[in-house]
Amino acid sequence: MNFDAMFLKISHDLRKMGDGREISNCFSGCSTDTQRVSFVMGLEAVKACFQEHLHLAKQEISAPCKSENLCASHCVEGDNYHKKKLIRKSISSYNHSILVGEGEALALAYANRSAVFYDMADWLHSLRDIQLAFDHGYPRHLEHKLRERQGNCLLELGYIGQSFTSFSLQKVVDIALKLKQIKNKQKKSKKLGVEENASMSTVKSIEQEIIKKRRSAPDLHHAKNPLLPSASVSVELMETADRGRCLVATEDLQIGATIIVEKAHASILLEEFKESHCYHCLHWTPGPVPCHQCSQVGFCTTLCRDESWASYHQYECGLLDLLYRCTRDVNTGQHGLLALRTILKAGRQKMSVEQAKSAASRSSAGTLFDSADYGAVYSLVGNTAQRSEADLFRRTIMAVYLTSFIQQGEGKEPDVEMATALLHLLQSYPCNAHEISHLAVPLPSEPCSQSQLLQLQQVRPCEVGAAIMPVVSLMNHSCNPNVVHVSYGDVMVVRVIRRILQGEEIFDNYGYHYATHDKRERQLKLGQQYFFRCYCQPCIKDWPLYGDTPKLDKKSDISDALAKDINDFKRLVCYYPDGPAKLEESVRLFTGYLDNIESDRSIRLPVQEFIKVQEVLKHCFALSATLSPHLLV
Ligand SMILES: C[S@@+](CC[C@H](N)C(=O)[O-])C[C@H]1O[C@@H](n2cnc3c(N)ncnc32)[C@H](O)[C@@H]1O
Repeated sequence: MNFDAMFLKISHDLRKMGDGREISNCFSGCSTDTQRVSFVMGLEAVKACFQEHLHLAKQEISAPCKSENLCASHCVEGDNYHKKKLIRKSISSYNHSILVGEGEALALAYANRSAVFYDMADWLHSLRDIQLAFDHGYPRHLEHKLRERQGNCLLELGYIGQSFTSFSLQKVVDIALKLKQIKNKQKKSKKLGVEENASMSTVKSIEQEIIKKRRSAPDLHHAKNPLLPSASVSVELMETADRGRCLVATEDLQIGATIIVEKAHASILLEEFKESHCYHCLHWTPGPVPCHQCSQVGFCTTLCRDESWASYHQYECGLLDLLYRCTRDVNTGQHGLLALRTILKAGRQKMSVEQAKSAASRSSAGTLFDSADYGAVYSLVGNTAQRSEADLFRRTIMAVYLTSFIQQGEGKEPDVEMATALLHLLQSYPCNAHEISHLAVPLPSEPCSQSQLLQLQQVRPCEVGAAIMPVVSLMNHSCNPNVVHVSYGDVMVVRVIRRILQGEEIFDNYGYHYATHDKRERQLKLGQQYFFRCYCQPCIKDWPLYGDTPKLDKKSDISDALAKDINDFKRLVCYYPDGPAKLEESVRLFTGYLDNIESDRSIRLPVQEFIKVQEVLKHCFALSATLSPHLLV
């Protein structure tokens, strides 16, 4: 049963008992979240419904998570696909095998998956899987085959000395005879900057290399703001009378400047990406490693697995399929999971609701506002006063439900404090949480071609998860924003897309842009979800939608050159995987256009060309960020 069905049942039972009106009166008399939670926890209809549901859930949870048999059968499936050279299918079967695997079967599955990565010339993943196979007790009598593959991977990566320790004596002699080949490899190792004395003998050291190869978030364009460590010194936190807190520029900001780089305080991965993306950092991974206990999640590295376990996964391990199932198709579902994740992580900061409240009350201008602090998250607005009683009742039921769910194994009554903290976040997250999207791109062809060309038509944004980034959430909305954000895994980067003068406010866009949504729809949606009326320039001056926006007719020199540059950009977007360098050229080109249009006093905005270039620039930023090579073929 999902949450919606349960909520309907509770409402129905309350009506049947005839005390609906009385309950409604009592609930609306509650003035704090603690009172709301305590009241709902005392309702018999709620207890009965949860008990029935949790009883069923318990039975499912006791089902075994790991299975050597299942692991072996998926592995055979993988072997068959591999023999037929169906690379993606074979990796997918091995991934299934590894997620449910244990014992020797797991070691064999790692070893077999390493062979596919080897064929794909993905030396690092192959090497990591070989090491994991050894660590999980790969049979000694088969070891020589794996050692040879390990040596070849090390050789390919330029670790020549170390590769010798994996080869048999005969193979070393063979290699020594191929001096020419080795010299080439040495040149390659210099080119790659690989230090011959660096060690690649542990899973962790190999994984550090895997992480290094990813696109990493750019640096802030200036030094960090000591009071707002995820933002640069050119940004400060201020209070306004009508819009609450906001971010303001302390100096003129150029288009393209990176002003915020924020690691998620907490994040969740959407269910459909469980097998392709890291459950912890949200990066795509070709070969996930499993949780030690459950078979429900995969991680890009054992580093992410261990961090996740220490931070929150130990509390929800084994419950995840059920949690996903219960919150599926519910509009608060994602926020429910994200709120739960935040609370589980906050448990480590050992912060009570009272302490969080007092930390939150200090999170204003002139004090430290650190993304890693639970107090920063707790301070985000929830618009409680504007919410209807029905809305609050539903969120309270969800908070109590999630608390009961997570505490069910402990045989205790649900904890009021935890449910209260959840209720607080369930109100603030719809106004503050961010979607994490990466551009989905085609998988590299099989085997992987290093210089594959990517065309613009082949990419599209793909929502892989949700996250809470307290500093990014300090930005208010404008229908004509001056920044855009893109994600590097679970790190959000905010870049300027319109010139911002010193003292001006930095405005994000909450999904309703003047060029794509008409004013009536924007105001309606912003009012419903964020509880404010927008008074930005496009709203006050009734700017038209893109199609009705004037063109730069009298400046045909600009518009002709621009049309040509945009066409060229569309044809040749980026090289995979060395796109970012090429993209920087495009960023400079299109930033120049925006600058010219903005500084030309004879041009009155809005004009179509400006909107178009901004879109292309946003695309450049997204293409330089994390890509998810999946889904599209
Ligand atoms: C993501 S938060 C922005 C930061 C918030 N002002 C604060 O004090 O923490 C979103 C909330 O800020 C307020 N807000 C955002 N943009 C606004 C705007 N243009 N005008 C008025 N209020 C706005 C609304 O209350 C909205 O629910």
